[in-house]
Amino acid sequence: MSIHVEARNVVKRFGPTTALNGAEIAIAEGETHALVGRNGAGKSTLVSILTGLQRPDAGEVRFSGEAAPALADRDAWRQRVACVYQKSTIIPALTVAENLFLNRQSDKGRINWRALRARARELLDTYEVDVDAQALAGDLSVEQRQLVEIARALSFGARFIILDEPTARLDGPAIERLFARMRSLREQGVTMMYISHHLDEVYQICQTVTVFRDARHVTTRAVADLPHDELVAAMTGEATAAYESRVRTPGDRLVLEGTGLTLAGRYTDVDLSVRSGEVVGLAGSASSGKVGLAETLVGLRRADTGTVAVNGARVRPGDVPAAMRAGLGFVPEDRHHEGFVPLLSVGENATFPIARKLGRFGVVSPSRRRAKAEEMIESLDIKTEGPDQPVGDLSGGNAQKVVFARALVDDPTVLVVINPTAGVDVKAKQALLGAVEDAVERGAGAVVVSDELDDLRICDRVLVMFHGRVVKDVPRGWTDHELVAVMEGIED
Ligand SMILES: Nc1ncnc2c1ncn2[C@@H]1O[C@H](COP(=O)(O)OP(=O)(O)OP(=O)(O)O)[C@@H](O)[C@H]1O
Repeated sequence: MSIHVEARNVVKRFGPTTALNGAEIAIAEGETHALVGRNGAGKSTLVSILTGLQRPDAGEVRFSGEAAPALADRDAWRQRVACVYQKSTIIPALTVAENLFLNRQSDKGRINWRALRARARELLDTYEVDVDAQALAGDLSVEQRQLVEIARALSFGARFIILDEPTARLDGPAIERLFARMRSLREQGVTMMYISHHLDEVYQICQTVTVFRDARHVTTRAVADLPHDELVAAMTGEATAAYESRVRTPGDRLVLEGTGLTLAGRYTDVDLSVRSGEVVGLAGSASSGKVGLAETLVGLRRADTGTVAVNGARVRPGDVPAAMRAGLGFVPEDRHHEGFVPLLSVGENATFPIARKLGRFGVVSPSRRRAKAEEMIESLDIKTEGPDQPVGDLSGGNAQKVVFARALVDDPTVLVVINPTAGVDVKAKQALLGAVEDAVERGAGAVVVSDELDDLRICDRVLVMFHGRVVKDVPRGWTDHELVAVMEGIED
């Protein structure tokens, strides 16, 4: 089979960090090729080089045996490669049709809106994307947005699509639909590179896998011939046992109570309580209301009715600083919006909640902040040049760990984490779940909201939500099949 996409001997440095150090990949025509590696291994950097967004310091990229176009020739790149990122490249304030066509008006004159809409509808039909061309892109679901991005890529003529952690914000049924579409694209001869920290997905959808470790290529193998533990060992450089959740007995003290909570269109009449030393899970599909409920607990949303109390004291609704003062620590769903400030340093982001405690009269002593930040970097194994590096420069998974550090740094009474391990590698995932269990052992209560069954396994019980209501309180010991059946509303 001929090689469709190739990177040879690629070197890329950012200041003192070498993100790629002679890295290589060769992707055969028509295959779905996984790229895996620990957080900071260099995957996203390779994507930016394969899509022509960054120039390598050394090495080369070839498409179908030919040298890559000049960096400035964006059209030539668009015809060769497209990437569907976790973060959208679609402009929310424009319609779907405008997003599909506005940047490629061939004639410079007036825009013919009717023709533009008709072309958009035709394109969406061709790729079987069931989305209204006139809908505002900002109103689309994550799933619909990805489909529009794939259609846009194909319409430029690209036969190579990179999917960078596409399932990170999709629920189970949406992931199945994405996979069905990827299989059909493959049948049509489209080559794909698939980046994910969910190794089970690699086994489901990919034929070949390349592993990067510490900025280098480690191995490329047929997925069918590579046992799971060998794959993990290639990524981490050592054998890694599966995470074992700890057994504990929750205390009697209620640390968090939500009573009669209703938010129109999201959730209805929810009661929830968490005890000291207890981990309570919230599970359900994308429309279940679980994320909206968790966001209400931490003050990111305000319920229409009902109350939230921490340690028996009511918390002012819809007020994040008040929730933090009351003792809540949280990891939000969207780290890019609510999680961190990219231009501030790792140290500033990680120690933000204790700023008022670190120094007298609200002035933070830099040395104490630094010491605390270094402690968090060490305990969560954050790959960074140090506390002064801006978080915006970290790899995705390492930025998530900084968000986690912020949630933990003030010894919260209640920890609320939403999709806590999104984007983090197998080993880091264990460190983060361990950090939740440590906090709970110290007497905190925790709420874990997740689409990942692995995250929910550390819970003492899981509240399953369906269309805005809690439908079942499932104690520890469930099987995947049982929990998924309740989540999908097939069993009560
Ligand atoms: N613009 C930048 N400035 C400084 N360092 C950077 C920049 N972009 C990436 N890096 C560094 O390069 C290294 C590789 O990062 P990269 O984002 O490619 O990792 P990754 O494999 O995609 O990780 P993840 O799984 O966490 O997404 C990291 O140490 C990161 O901090």
